[in-house]
Amino acid sequence: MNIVEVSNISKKLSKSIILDDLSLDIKKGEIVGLIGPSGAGKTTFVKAIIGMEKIDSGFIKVFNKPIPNLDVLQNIGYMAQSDALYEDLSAKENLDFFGKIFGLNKSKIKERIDYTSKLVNLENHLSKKVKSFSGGMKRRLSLAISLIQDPALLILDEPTVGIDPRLRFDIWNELYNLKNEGKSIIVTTHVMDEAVKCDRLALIRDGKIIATGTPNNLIKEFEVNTIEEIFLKLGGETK
Ligand SMILES: Nc1ncnc2c1ncn2[C@@H]1O[C@H](COP(=O)(O)OP(=O)(O)OP(=O)(O)O)[C@@H](O)[C@H]1O
Repeated sequence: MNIVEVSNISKKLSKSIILDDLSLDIKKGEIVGLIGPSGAGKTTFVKAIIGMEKIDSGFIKVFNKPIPNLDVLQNIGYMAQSDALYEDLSAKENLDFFGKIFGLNKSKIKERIDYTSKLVNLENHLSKKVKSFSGGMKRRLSLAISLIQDPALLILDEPTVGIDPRLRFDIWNELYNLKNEGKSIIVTTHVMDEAVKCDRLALIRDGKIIATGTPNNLIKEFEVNTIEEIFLKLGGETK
């Protein structure tokens, strides 16, 4: 079953082509990684999927409904590249605020704050104001917020930037748990050892998907030893 269906989408911004005829399906329980050089169009692509970026042509469906759609948005967890947090509120108040936006009741919010804060290792920092947080702590709080309503689709734009390897490992274990529960996950990354953890990868360059496949199949197809080498072979770098 396709959770996300992207068909031939294109977008221009002041005459330059940002997205060029992209198509991609994401199935239930699948982790799909979007990788590509800086400026390739990954963020624009994920924003289009949630309806935050207007597209010029093509169509996008999420949960079989055309995007943009406010009801669909309720069931998507989105972690943007830059943190959108209320600095003067505590971590708990931030989580509580987003829980309320998604219409969760008090006991559900408490349950989800417990779960998400433990997941990102912030359970002992919940009462601190966000403005006192380090960059990595803010990233972790953003990840917790993206999970607050227990969404069926999770879209994470470079989720582990600024997060240390130990916690990154724990977060990936949790992403697998979510996948095993049937959740679908789209993750953009520059970290190649994260890319190989995805079920499937879409390699994006100059607004185009230049290859898709499992990490192993791509490595075989391009006759290389690592995903990184595919970009080198194609004349692009990964940042
Ligand atoms: N509002 C905008 N106006 C003009 N150009 C834009 C705008 N937003 C993005 N772009 C351009 O679109 C292209 C794709 O940007 P995008 O942020 O989607 O890339 P990316 O692959 O996510 O890059 P990174 O890995 O650095 O985050 C870039 O060339 C960028 O300069």
